[in-house]
Parts: sequence; structure tokens; C-alpha cells
Amino acid sequence: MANPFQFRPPLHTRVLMRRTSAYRVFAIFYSFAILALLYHHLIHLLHSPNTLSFFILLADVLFSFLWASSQGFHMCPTDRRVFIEHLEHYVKESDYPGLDVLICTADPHKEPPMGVVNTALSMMAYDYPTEKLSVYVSDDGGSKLTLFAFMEAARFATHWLPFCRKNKVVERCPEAYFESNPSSWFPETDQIKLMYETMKIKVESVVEKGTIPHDHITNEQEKQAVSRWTDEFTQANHPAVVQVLLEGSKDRDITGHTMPNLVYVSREKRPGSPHHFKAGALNVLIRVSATMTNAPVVLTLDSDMHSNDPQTPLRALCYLLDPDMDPNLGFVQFPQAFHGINKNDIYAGECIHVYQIHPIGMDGLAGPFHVGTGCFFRREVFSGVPSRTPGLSSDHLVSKSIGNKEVLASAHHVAAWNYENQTNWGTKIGYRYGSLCEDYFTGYRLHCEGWKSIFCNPKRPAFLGRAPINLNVCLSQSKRWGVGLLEVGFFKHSPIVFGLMEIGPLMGLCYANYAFRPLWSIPITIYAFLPQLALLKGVSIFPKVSEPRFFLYIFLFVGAYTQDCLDFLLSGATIQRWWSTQRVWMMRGVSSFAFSLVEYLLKCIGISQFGFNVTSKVVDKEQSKRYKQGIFEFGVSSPLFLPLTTAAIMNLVSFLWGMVLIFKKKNLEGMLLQMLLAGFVIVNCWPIYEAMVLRTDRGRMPTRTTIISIFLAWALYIIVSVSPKI
Ligand SMILES: O=c1ccn([C@@H]2O[C@H](COP(=O)(O)OP(=O)(O)O[C@H]3O[C@H](CO)[C@@H](O)[C@H](O)[C@H]3O)[C@@H](O)[C@H]2O)c(=O)[nH]1
Ligand SMILES: [Mn+2]
Repeated sequence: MANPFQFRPPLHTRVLMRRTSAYRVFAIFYSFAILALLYHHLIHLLHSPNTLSFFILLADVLFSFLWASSQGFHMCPTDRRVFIEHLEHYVKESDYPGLDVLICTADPHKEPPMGVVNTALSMMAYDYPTEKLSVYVSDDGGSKLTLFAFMEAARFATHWLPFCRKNKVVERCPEAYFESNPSSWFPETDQIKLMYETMKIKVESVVEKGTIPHDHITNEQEKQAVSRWTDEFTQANHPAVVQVLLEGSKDRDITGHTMPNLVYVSREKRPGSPHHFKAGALNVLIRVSATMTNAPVVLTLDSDMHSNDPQTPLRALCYLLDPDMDPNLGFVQFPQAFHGINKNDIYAGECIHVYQIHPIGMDGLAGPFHVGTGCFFRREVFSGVPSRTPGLSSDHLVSKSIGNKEVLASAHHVAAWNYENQTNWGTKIGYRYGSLCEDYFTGYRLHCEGWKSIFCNPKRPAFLGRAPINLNVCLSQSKRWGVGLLEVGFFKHSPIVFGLMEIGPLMGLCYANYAFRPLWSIPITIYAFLPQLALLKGVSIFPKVSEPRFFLYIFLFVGAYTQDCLDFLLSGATIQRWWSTQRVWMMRGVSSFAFSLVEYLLKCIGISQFGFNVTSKVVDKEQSKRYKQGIFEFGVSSPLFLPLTTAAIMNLVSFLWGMVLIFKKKNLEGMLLQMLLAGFVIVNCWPIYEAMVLRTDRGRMPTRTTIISIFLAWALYIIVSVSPKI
């Protein structure tokens, strides 16, 4: 008998990208070129061992390793499409699974509550049956100001949700909607805008003052909630607070329609007991939501990522509800995308490699890594290895109302500081502890357990967040990532050993490529200083133009750069943005990644401790103006800038000295590659010279930093000039 379902139109399709064969052929040629270079280095080192050759060999070996590990991303790049319009052939809207949205925030001063509120409102307004939707907010800042913002938001939501529904608004984050000057102005728009502005002013003034005036508390329930902030209540020492702000079974919007659940959670914190940062916060939310609604689908989000498309959950359902899907599908990852990026994306905030090129590459293997936000999980993923009987049915729904006393008691119980003691939370279940990149680490562990993932990359970004608009913040953020990645690289189940066996060689390579990213700092730093120091001493270290090896170098450099640039252009980015990305890559190499390596080593020998330094989302007006003009922001005298300025000075001086040498000795042939290298670095460092010498605004390079780096460059020169081997 014919299967009655076999004529249903597909929910999604998948194809291997056309560029795959070109990638593979190029990889073969490139590998031979690398082997030839390494062979030559080795022979040379054996014949005449010296420090310089050793460092160059070390740099090239690391470059080669990192290049080889990046090939995992290039063997099966995959393109997918989903067809939301076919979903009705598979499931009725009333049978959609429940969806629990988990949002994290950590600090009302770095993450303004109005931003978090906007994120939550945009999710509450999803095109999804409201009775199946719950939004949970974790506040690691333990701040009554954030709670107050959400009490206001809950009231505003009863107007905002029907407004979006009635007018079919696509932009459901209120701030973004009003900012975009909507062309279709509806009769109620002015009124709702006024309501939003009033709420915003009220919340912002409360946050600024740091206290909630009595007259702002309108009912007994709110009074009780706020009264938990006693004098002993501090950010690092307080009991659990679970506050139901909207209850789907009771609350109605102004048109009488049901509302989604909205729950505020601040887990218990006690001094001296580890709380595992965001991973710990998410695990509490996973448990609290399990006691209250236990939806089979869980969406995790950062506080600054608002929804940009109300149909996003339906896209995820196209995979999660497909009866022919691999039963081990664990999560559907959407890329991080950003708004407010300047024209040339000077800080490479879009991270095209991390959020586009690499996930597309992994999607043809076991699936993309988890990037912390914008990810739809099957709840089961958090309870251990995949079972053979997956279920997304609604029998999971919990029967009691979320405001029920018993339910609230168990919600508080699972948010207690010591709840996880003697359990597998963080080791075998939930988000995994042990890395500051809890997202990457958890995704890795899930893949090792046999779960699969899928990359969903719609044309209209599903979520939009904010990327740092300040170089120091940007470098600190990548320093934190660097430490987190090294923690995975040198973890007992490191991707390079355990991963390769567990998830297959290509996936293992992909994970290893990230785990060892901070190692880029070694070859980049060597190439930023050594050939230049040699140039200052008049020593030629690369082959002459007449030698065939000269072309080997040119091929290796141009080949890698061209492939990367093409990858970028194919993902829709501009060439200027690619240029910025390669520049920031070098900056990270000498600065943040080098710092991560040092910080990680110090931690290993027990000298230092590190924490999750939350990325600031506060926007300074003046800085934001400079950012829009594409001007780099230095301003503070941060140690992270020192390697940048030192390298900038070293390259400039050696280039000028090289010119002198060429004129005097006419030895252009032997020095050409060193001169080209220094010239390339100088072009990249242009904004640094400007900031050191030409600029007068507040974002210029602090004079202190410039002076220290002149001294450092000079000291390096002295060290090298007294060592006879170079
Ligand atoms: O103790 C903490 C620290 C952070 N967070 C939250 O974690 C999220 C991410 O923090 P943020 O500082 O914005 O991280 P990013 O610099 O954007 O970092 C990226 O890298 C992180 C891992 O290092 C991932 O968790 C993020 O999803 C990813 O966007 C935010 O919502 C924070 O509120 C907590 O809840 N508790
Ligand atoms: Mn963030």
C-alpha cells in the first residue's frame, strides 16, 4: 500500500556547494607547497642551526598545522533551504511543541535592562501559539532594577503583542521597530510609541538612580517581589528569586488573547561557591523551565540578541519535526548577525568565519558548532546521550499552572546554589563547565556523544545583536575566547586526540582548529618582529628573487589570502570588510591571543585566576560617532595595545632602514621579501600611526602607550643586536 505521506512536499533541502571541488584541488596543491617549504627549512636548520631559522621553522610548522586543521571546513560546504509553507502538511498549529526561550543577562550596568527587555519582547511576540511559548530570563546581576524593567515590560507586552499581531509587524523588537521609522504607520502606532517611550524613560531613570521609587510599585505582588532585596542581598550573595511576571493560563492582552509566560529568575549565589558563569546560569534556567513548562524545544539567547524575524521558530520546526530527520538531531543553530556595524566593519565584528564560512563547512559533516545564542535545542540533549526514541510530543507539558505554590517551590529548589553538588550537571548533562567558551565546549561534547546539529541561515537574519564598537572591548572579548578555547584544546578529551576518534577526522579537525586558535599568536608574532629585526641588522632571511623558493613563498601567501578573500566575497561580504578582517586577525594574533596564551599558562601553574568578563553593551555617544566614521578607538592605555604599537613602530623603522641599506649596498634581491612583509604590516598599521601621531580626539593612542612601545621596540633591538647568532 502506498504511503499516504510520501507525496508531502519537503520541509527542507540540502546541496553540496559548487565550490567544493575547487577547494579540494587547491588543498592538494597547497599541501605540496607547504611540505616543500617545511622540508627546505628542516634541511637548512640541520646544516646550519641558528636561532633565527629555528623560530622561522616553528612559525611555519604552526601555520601549517593551523592551515591543515582548517581543511575540515572546506571539504563539504553545504547549503540548506527550508520551506515554512510546507509545515502545515506535517503538523497542525495546535500540535506544535512547546517552546521555552532562555535569555541570560549578567550586569545591569554593562547590559542595560532596556536592551534585555527588548530581546524578551521580541521573542514573546513570535508567530507561535502563545499558550505554547514561555520566556525565562536569568539575571546573574541579581538586580531588582532588571526585575523592575521586566515588570514594566510585562504590562507593555499586553499592548505590544496584539499591536504586532494585528498589523503583521515583522520587526517585533520595539526599539528596532521605532528606530527603523516604519513606513507603514498604523493608527495605533503613535500611541504605542508613546507608551514605549514612557516605559523606557521610567526604566532608564530607575536604573540611573539605582533605586525604585515607592510610587512605581503598583500592586501587592510587585511589592512582595521587590521586598526580597533586603539589605543583605548583594550580587554575589543572595537567595534564589523566581518571579512569575506573566502567566499564560491567567493573563490576557488588551484584546483578551492569551499571553505567553514570562518568568524572572535570579539563581542563588553564595560567596566562595563556583557559579560557572553563563553555563551555570543556563543550567539553572533549563531546570527551572523544566519544573514549570518543560517544553520539548528550548531556545537559548544572549541578552543583546533580539528577534529579527517572527517566523524563526517555524524554521527550526521544519527540521525538528521532520519525520525523516536523523533521530540524533540535537540542535538547530542560527548564525549570530549584528546591527549597527560600520561600513567597513573595522573591528571585524561580523566574524564572518565563525558565523558563516565555518558553520557552512561543518554543516556537511556532523553539523555546526554551537555559538552561544540563537540555538534551538531539543530538551533531551541536556539530559545525556541520545536515546533511540526521540520525542517532541506535547505529553511533556507539565499539568500544573506555573504560579502554583508547589511548582514555585520546586523552581526555587532547583535554582539553589548547592543543587548541582553530587550531580552530573556540567559534566555529563546540561551546559558543560570547564571552559569560558561554554558554547563551543558544550557543542563539542554533544557532538562527541553522537548528537547532530544543523545550520539554519535564512536570508533575513533571524537574530540581531550588537558587536563591540571599541577596540579594547573587542580585544578583551577575543582574549576571553582565546582562554576558553585553550581550556578545550588542552582538556583531557581534546579535539585533536579524542575528538578525531569520536566524531570523525574532519569534524575533529574543525574543532581542533578552534581549540588551538590562540596558537596563531606564535607565528604571527614571530613574523611581526623577527624578519624586521633581521632587516635592521642587514641580515637576509628569505630567498632571493632569483631562487625558485621565492615563488613558493609568494604562492603560499597569495594562495591563502586569495582563498580567504573568495570565501568572504562568496558569503556576500565586501572586499573592504575582508581587508578589515585580515587586519583584525593580525591584531588579535599579536595582542589578544598572545595574552590568552600567557593567561592560560599562568592559570595552569596556579598564578592567576580568570573569570567571564561580560562584554559591555553600553554605547558612548562620542565613541559611537567615531565608530560610524570608521575611526579606530584607542583612548585608554590598555596593555592589549602595547604589542600593536610596538609592532607598528618596529615595522616602520625596519622598513625605512631597509630602504637605506638597499640604496647603500643595492642588495634589493635578498631583502625584497622582508621589505614586502614590513610594507604589508605598515599598510595594515596605518590606523595605529594615525592614532599615535595625527589624531587629537579622545580616541587617539595615549602618549603613555606610545612611549612604552618605543622603549619596548628599542629594547628588542638591543637584545637582538648583542646576540651574535642573528
Ligand atoms: O556570569 C555570567 C556571564 C555572562 N552571562 C551572559 O552570557 C551572555 C554572553 O556574554 P557576552 O559578554 O555578551 O559574550 P560575548 O562577548 O558576546 O561572547 C560570545 O562568547 C560567549 C562565550 O565566551 C558566548 O557565551 C556568547 O554567546 C557569544 O556571543 C550574556 O547574555 C551575559 O549576560 C551570564 O549570564 N553570566
Ligand atoms: Mn554578546
